[in-house]
Amino acid sequence: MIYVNSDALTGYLTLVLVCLAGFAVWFVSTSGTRYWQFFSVPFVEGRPLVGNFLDAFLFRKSTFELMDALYQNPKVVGAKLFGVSIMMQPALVIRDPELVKQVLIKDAAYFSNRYMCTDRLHDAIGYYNLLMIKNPHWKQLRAYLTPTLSLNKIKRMYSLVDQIGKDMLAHLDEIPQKPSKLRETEFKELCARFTTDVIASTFFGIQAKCLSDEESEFRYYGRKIFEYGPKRALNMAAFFFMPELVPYLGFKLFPRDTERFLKTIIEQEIARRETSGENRGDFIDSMIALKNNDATIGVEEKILLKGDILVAQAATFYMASFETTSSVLSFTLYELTKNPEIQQRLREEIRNCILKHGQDLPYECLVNEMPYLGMVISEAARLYPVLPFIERQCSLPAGATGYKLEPFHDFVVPNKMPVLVPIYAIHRDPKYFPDPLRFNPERFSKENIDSILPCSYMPFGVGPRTCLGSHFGTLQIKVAIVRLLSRYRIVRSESTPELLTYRKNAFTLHSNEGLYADLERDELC
Ligand code: HEM
Repeated sequence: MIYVNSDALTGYLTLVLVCLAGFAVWFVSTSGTRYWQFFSVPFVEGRPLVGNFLDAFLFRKSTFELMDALYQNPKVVGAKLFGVSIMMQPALVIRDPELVKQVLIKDAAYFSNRYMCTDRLHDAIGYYNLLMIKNPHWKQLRAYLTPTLSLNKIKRMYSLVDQIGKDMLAHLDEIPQKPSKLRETEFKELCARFTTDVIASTFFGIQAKCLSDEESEFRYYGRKIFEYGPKRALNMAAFFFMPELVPYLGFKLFPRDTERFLKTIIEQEIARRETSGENRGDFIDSMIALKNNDATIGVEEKILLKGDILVAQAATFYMASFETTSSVLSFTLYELTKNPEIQQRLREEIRNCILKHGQDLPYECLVNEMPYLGMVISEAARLYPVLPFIERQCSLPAGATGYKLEPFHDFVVPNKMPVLVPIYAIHRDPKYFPDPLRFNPERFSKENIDSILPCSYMPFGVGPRTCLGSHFGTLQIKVAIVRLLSRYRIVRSESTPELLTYRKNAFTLHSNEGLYADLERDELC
């Protein structure tokens, strides 16, 4: 008979349980990183539990630089696609333009949802909007909202945008001159005030006066959306890094006071127009029409577009428009500061248009008669895309098990897997853009543009879920540059940064440095 001491038995059992628990923790926490070992997809191994993006999640590294480092990792260089993990969730990165075209354009029906997600039940304004919503709602909502930014509507908004361009000049004229007669300005703040005034005026019919009033409410609340203290940073990061937990964490897309502010002004403006009968044919009027026509989204459960859901559309257009547009605009002005010969050529183009049409240029002139202006903006959007990557989630019809990447690869993308397209890294890859860090608008000249591979240039995203405001954003940038350069020459100041570094606690591209320059009055006529 074998006798086993009961203390020893308890000891063994405890040891076995600890080992099992340890194994379970290891097994679960490494699921994202181990996943790729079972496939022939090259991958960059992440850390247990936190995957490849911890430094971005904790704001220790800019997401742009982190994604660029993954893209350039020797294990995946040359591959058409590679595996990473977002925390414990395996994700596929697509880096080959042909493959991007197949997945995000040809088979976009399976990749129309974004992976990031807000809380449907407790954050209606953060959820029921174009940025966040998933199919089938997204497709229906996009169809309702597309006409608000039709080329006809944009053309009608032009005079309002141009008026803000003039307000910007009035603001610059007020800056005290230095003994050298130069006026110093900082482009990031200037451009954010310009684009906020534009969106308030064109979309909401409200004069926000951000250019003339530093304390403007619109600017104050707009800044709050994109300024991340530790709590807000965690809040925003959660939407992408741990979307499943968002409903339990009570996080909202808009800071609560910004949401209150936007809700009040939008509801007030809707009520004012309904009482006065005023119709400006703008975004607010389109929202009123949706409400009055009992427009709905949803298939089985019909959701009426009214109340908070209308506010959500206006709030998201506000969020998606002013920061993105001001980012590209301010980086363009920065590059014009550093490249006086490019600026000179652009001023010549503007001068010729002014000679032909006078100081108040017609809309058609900005759109059709300034090819060099278009080239300069396209190059700035290449070098400084607003997002580090485009992201989607594979969303297959019921019963389908996976999406085949053939003929590119034998990997089958499982339903719900996130797919990332690293636009910042692709835009800076010498394979697609030789001498990529050089600001060279010639890449987009009539002679050269055909050598740019489709889907290697994606500043506004790609496929049917691409940016809805690309034409409107570009028009604003054109107006601001034309107005500014028609009165001022931009020159380097002592504070103009030579090199830029990027903010770690931002999801859009933001330099740590202020984009300072001097303005020298030199009117074009
Ligand atoms: C130069 C300025 C702008 C840039 C660089 C830009 C860039 C982008 C990018 C990269 C996306 C993601 C696209 C994708 O996932 O494929 C996006 C989405 C979006 N943008 Fe823009 N954007 C700009 C201006 C604007 C403006 C002015 C508006 C509105 C007035 C706007 C409204 C939107 C909306 C609503 C979406 C979500 C579209 C959807 O999911 O259906 N954007 N933008």
